[in-house]
Amino acid sequence: MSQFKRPGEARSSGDIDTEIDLALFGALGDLAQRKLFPALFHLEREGLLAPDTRLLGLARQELDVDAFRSRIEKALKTYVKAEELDREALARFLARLDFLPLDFTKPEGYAAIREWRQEAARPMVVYLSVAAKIYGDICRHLEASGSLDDESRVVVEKPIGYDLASSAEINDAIGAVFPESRIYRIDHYLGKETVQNLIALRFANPLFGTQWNQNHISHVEITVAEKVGIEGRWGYFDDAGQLRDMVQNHLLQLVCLIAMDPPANLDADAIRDEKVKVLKALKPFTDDMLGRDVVRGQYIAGTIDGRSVPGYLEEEGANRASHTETFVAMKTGVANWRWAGVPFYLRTGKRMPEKLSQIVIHFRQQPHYIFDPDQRELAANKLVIRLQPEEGIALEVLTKDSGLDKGMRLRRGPLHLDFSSAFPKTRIPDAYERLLLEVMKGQQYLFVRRDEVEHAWRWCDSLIAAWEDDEVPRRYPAGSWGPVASIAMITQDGRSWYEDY
Ligand SMILES: NC(=O)C1=CN([C@@H]2O[C@H](COP(=O)(O)OP(=O)(O)OC[C@H]3O[C@@H](n4cnc5c(N)ncnc54)[C@H](OP(=O)(O)O)[C@@H]3O)[C@@H](O)[C@H]2O)C=CC1
Ligand SMILES: O=C1O[C@H](COP(=O)(O)O)[C@@H](O)[C@H](O)[C@H]1O
Repeated sequence: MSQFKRPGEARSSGDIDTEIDLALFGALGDLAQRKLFPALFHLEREGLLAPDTRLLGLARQELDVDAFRSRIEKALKTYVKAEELDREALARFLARLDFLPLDFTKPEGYAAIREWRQEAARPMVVYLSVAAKIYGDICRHLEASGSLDDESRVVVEKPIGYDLASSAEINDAIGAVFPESRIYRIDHYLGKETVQNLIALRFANPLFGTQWNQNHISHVEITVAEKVGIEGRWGYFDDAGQLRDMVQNHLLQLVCLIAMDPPANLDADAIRDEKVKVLKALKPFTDDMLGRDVVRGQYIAGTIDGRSVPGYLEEEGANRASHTETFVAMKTGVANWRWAGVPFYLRTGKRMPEKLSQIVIHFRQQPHYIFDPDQRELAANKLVIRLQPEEGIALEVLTKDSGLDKGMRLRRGPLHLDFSSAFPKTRIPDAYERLLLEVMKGQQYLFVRRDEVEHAWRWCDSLIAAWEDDEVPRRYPAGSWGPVASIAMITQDGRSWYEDY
């Protein structure tokens, strides 16, 4: 008798045609426990998992299905808010779960996945929540064991590779088994509500559509600051660093969505074609830009929220002296007609004072200024797009300061759209919920195409090649906004990082 349940047995009902079987490799890992199972649970709770959808967890540990379900229940109790952990939904969700212990790199054992499928009519989604270096092995063994069919999809996590060459190798290995139309490369920033709103904001509002170019925008600023440090991932992070971990993917995707030309429609390839044009137009780095336009940092011990935190080299798992950067700031640009002469300032770092992801579009000043000369610096609009912690969009505008004694003094204030207060009943879903749902629907527009990944690597490689391997990063205390040199980098252009947090 099969160790797995048949579809329909003790399953819940849902009302959306997103029926799949999901095989999740790395089901006991950090990402799966912290993000993927909670996201799948929320889909269950919202009635978005189809009745027959089944979830198979795969990991190395020898657990039986009940022990696996207990582990997932524990993870959900840790990572889902207590008031959202609806008991009925939890019972329905746990009943969908099966488990298979497996060494992913060995072919033995994969036949059990074919058995689990039981010739089910729905497509299988394979989610690889493991290090990219074993994506190829898993795809090959899945194919050789006859577990896949012409509808099977694969979801892969970032970072894909370490540089252009290694990423091409991994993409080749996946591509030998799955066609591009069935490969879903995750960049979870594309699943964030406000990131998608960038597309609506830019292409649904004529007001911005006409202003979105070098005639009207003086510069663009992107900050992705994290409060957390390495969170037990020192081994992975020390080989990667903040450039590969955050810039190559998340920040460059944000640059693409800000800088791309309007796509002809919302089809996945129409959007991705435009993003690729931006990546191809990014200015490559040269040696002479390094001292001036790039700052690398590494945190030392400091204080966050009144609590002492260790430096990078004292974090759990740290085992060597290291020059890996935990912070990077840079000035770059998009060399095309729309963006000629418009600097893009990017900065991202770990152990900063706040968790903050935000894009600031700085519009140019009026060509002729008629107000108080002392206020001239004020006289430009800024569009502040906040991704997290609270999603929102604010347009800074200038109005007359009120009061009899103020004359025609200007006052800067926001036209503010705070999503949680403007739409209070709407829960903003986590990025992974949206992305998993899109995979189930078979829609690729929120996923990254192979050429995007590779152009992003090409650009990062130009920077890494210019860095000396042993270049010592500048130190910054945990709880600060990074090395002072990152402030000097922007002030040398007569500008400053937006600080109205
Ligand atoms: N964690 C995060 O916040 C993020 C992670 N990612 C990406 O997601 C993927 C997963 O990351 P993460 O969850 O952190 O990694 P983890 O190391 O926490 O999880 C990977 C899991 O896969 C298992 N595994 C590894 N090799 C094998 C094997 N040969 N056979 C069977 N099981 C195996 C591990 O089991 P064992 O413990 O037994 O080795 C582990 O449980 C990576 O590609 C990462 O880059 C992307 C963005 C954020
Ligand atoms: O991909 C990654 O992203 C997280 C930050 O994600 P966020 O949604 O919390 O902004 C980062 O901490 C991690 O190092 C990186 O791998």
